[in-house]
Amino acid sequence: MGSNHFDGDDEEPPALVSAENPLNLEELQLSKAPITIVTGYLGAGKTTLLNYILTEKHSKKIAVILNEFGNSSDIEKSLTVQRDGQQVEEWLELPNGCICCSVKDMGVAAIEKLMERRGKFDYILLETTGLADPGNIAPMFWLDEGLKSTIFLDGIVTLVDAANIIRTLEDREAFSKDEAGVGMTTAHLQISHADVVVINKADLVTREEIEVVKQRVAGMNGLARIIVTERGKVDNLEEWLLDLKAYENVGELKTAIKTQLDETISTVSLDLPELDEEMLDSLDAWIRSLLWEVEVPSPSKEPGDRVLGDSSKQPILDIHRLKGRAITKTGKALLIQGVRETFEIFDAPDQNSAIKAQGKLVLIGRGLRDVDVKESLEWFLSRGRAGWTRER
Ligand SMILES: Nc1nc2c(ncn2[C@@H]2O[C@H](COP(=O)(O)OP(=O)(O)OP(=O)(O)O)[C@@H](O)[C@H]2O)c(=O)[nH]1
Ligand SMILES: [Zn+2]
Repeated sequence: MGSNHFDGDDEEPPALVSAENPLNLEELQLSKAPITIVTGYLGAGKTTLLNYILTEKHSKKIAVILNEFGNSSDIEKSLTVQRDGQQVEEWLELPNGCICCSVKDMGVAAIEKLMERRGKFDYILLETTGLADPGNIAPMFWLDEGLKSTIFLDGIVTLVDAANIIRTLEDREAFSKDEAGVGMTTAHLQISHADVVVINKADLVTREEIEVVKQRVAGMNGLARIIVTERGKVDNLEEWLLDLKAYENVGELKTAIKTQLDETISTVSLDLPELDEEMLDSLDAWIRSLLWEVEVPSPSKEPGDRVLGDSSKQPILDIHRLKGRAITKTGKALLIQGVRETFEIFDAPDQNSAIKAQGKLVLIGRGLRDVDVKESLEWFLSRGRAGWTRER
């Protein structure tokens, strides 16, 4: 196969929306291309999966961005810093209309540049390096959602190597330690942020072993949907890899937790009562307390006290992912989305179906098993606005 080379310079002017002829918001949203971030530990099968997609027959025009030439672990940096047009891009056009690209130091700007050739692409898949922490990458796309951006984050897919993942999760040597000495592996981070987990290399293990891996993954991330593959062969691409809308909707919020097998990462699902204005403010304040101040408010630990300050014994709470749905007493449905410290509460796009569902808040992260978030939230909501009087 031959490859076409383009230099990084503009060959066509960017398709900007002129001020005289603005698109309306809806049109603009429709014209944005969804980007799926594909993560997974070293050698899990990311490239294999993407190659499979590129060569399969399907009617989608997909742009695949591989990192094969990238230095491991520098994608986080390159996504923000390399905006100087210095990137060397390599392209490969495939017979099925897909395009494959491997770029050293690929940045958001470079991906948007790629989208200047849009019309060609229905979807973009981005392979991160095996050591990348998706928690750093996701918010860049998510927050870059402004009018100018031509791409939006559709979801995070994490591949795990069925034969090696348990060992990887238990390799204490590989745990990176924070100040409090609490650690975890990159694999933990990749699983906790996933919207879909692909358990790959099924051919290398027994059915029983796959079950063990499934349980382990579900115990950590109760929201992620799980699929088992060989050589990344995912039959229904749209269901599993494209059109995930993971940051737009919150799904059914059904958590598939049976037992918590992993000590590090776990999922907690909380029911929310119907909320009035005050309670909604309280919910917002409660989430801020957890995400920004790493505090779990309780009657004995007023907001503002360092609840988890005694780091000798206390676990370090670290919420990686948060999803929820809140129903107001006035009959409105709101959705809650969070990645690390970033979160938003917004009107559910589909009010009719959202309004029928139970209000819920699902938290995925570290240290959750050691604190009673349920009690804390119930108490905090019951206090009303008066419960949050301290200066923030
Ligand atoms: N037996 C088996 N081997 C697989 C499967 N999927 C991928 N492999 C092999 O595993 C190795 C690593 O696959 P890659 O697709 O390069 O993995 P990757 O996640 O892109 O690796 P990095 O980019 O280095 O992190 C290759 O030799 C693949 O051929 C599978 O389902 N079964
Ligand atoms: Zn790869």
